Amino acid sequence: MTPAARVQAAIELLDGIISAAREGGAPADRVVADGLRARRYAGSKDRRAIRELVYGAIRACGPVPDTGRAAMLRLAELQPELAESFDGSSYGPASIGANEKAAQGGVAPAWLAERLAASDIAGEEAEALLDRAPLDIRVNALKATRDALELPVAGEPLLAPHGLRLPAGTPVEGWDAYKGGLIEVQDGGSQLACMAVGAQPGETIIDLCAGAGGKTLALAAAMENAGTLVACDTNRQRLSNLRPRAERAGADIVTEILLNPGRELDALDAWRGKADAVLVDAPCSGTGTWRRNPESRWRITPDEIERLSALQFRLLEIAGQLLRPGGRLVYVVCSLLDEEGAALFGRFTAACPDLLADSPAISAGRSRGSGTRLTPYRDGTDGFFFARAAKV
Ligand SMILES: C[S@@+](CC[C@H](N)C(=O)[O-])C[C@H]1O[C@@H](n2cnc3c(N)ncnc32)[C@H](O)[C@@H]1O
Repeated sequence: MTPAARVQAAIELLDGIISAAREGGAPADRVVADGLRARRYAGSKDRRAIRELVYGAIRACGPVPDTGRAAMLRLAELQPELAESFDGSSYGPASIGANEKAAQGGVAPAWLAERLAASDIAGEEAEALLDRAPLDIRVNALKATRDALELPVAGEPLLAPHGLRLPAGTPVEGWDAYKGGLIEVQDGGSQLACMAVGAQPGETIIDLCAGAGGKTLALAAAMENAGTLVACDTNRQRLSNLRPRAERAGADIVTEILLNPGRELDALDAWRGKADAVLVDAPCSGTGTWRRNPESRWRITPDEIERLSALQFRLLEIAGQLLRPGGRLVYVVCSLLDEEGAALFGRFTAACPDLLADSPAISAGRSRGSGTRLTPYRDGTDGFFFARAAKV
């Protein structure tokens, strides 16, 4: 493909991503994967170049652009050599019109950038939300140790004791260590947040929003595969992905429970007042994960944040009911908005006199309210807020 044809292909994919973002359709990575599969003539170098252009353009536009072409013109403002590809050639984009406007830059739609700024995420802190994410793995302590494990590519040790950082795009899924469950892909910040649970062997721990089990597996390793680990979610598909991962990791203590949204406690009655710890890795706006999903900032709405905050609060209330006296509640969100993080947790503990905020002994990140904040800019991790409370 010519450079111009690659740019045109990227513009077409961007059009699909923009419509999907507006209509709540498929995420960008799926639109890109499907779009590239349909372009059989594109070789591996073309695909890489097109992907690079698409994600470069997504990162370059703050608000959702009107068209893929406007998004690409915005990228051309930052990479002027790209303008040469607008040459009107047969497979390339039409020449740039005299008054043609590029899409607007910025970190996010204005309203969202303002809310981040109100949570002290502005300037370089905000820009770093759109950096390219590295690839972090966690060495599964049930099967290996970070010091002794030999991998095809040596990783850089992370602050999290089992974490290693590899260059982005390292094909770990093909490695024997991955297939054998010796390593899992997990952001270093996520690994640190799991440590806040202080999971011990023999305990009863509930992972209330387990998804496909990223944090569940880290908890199983911390528990040395001894005790009871209940992994819950309302999403059947995500939860069903946990079982093969747990088997690969050798985590035998995990029991999955599918929850009914709005009636979560129905399936958890047996655990009321019994848990040593409950992890609430709550659904959130994901403002801390834009490095991986930069187009997700085009999907968030004020209404959605309000809906999520209400759900987060309710999940914390449920967690409080599952804890035994002296048990630990750990709240985690991969958002940097205080309304989902420090402010929400403060509001919750203020409303629940039987839950007292305490600090997990982890020397990472910075205090935010009664919890801890990790950011891409300062910690090189995804953005997280996590906090802990003890049941009296
Ligand atoms: C941040 S994700 C969890 C990620 C997972 N813990 C991990 O480390 O990979 C939040 C999860 O909450 C789930 N969820 C949404 N509503 C829920 C509810 N009412 N009860 C329990 N889980 C819920 C979502 O399906 C999603 O899987």
